[in-house]
Amino acid sequence: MKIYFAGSIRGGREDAALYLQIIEHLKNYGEVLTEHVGDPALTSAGDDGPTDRYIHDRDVEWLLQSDVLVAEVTAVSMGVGYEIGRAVAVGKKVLCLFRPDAGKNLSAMVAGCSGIKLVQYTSLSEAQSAIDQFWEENA
Ligand SMILES: O=c1[nH]c(=O)n([C@H]2C[C@H](O)[C@@H](COP(=O)(O)O)O2)cc1CO
Repeated sequence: MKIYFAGSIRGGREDAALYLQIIEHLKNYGEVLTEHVGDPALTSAGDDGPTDRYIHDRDVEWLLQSDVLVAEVTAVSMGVGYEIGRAVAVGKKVLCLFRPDAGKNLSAMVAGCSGIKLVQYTSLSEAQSAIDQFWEENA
């Protein structure tokens, strides 16, 4: 099982520690191709590759290889939205996790998409349970 985890980089790294914890949980289910998204050393300068073209092409290749995309969508990120759209377009299973108490508005383009399983949560344990349930439903 290959998993693509999407989380904000240039959109802001305020949730980076949470991404790392979600990635650790996802590893119970398979190989997370995008572990770097949880790297605390990765800043919003987004220096995760020599060029933007390299980052884009590498990530799209990983996305197309993956069986499922899990995105933490609380921090607003253009890249995460783009990845979700590409995953939905090719029929991947998509789980989006959103914290309504963080004071952010979730786009209707994610909240209103029938191809996305959206779960609102408030704690890490709730996010972990949502992941467990998603895998149970999609096993
Ligand atoms: O350096 C990077 N490395 C990388 O893998 N990405 C991908 C993975 C993330 O899920 C997503 C983050 O997009 P953004 O940087 O627009 O917040 O894009 C994005 C960047 C920088 O845009």
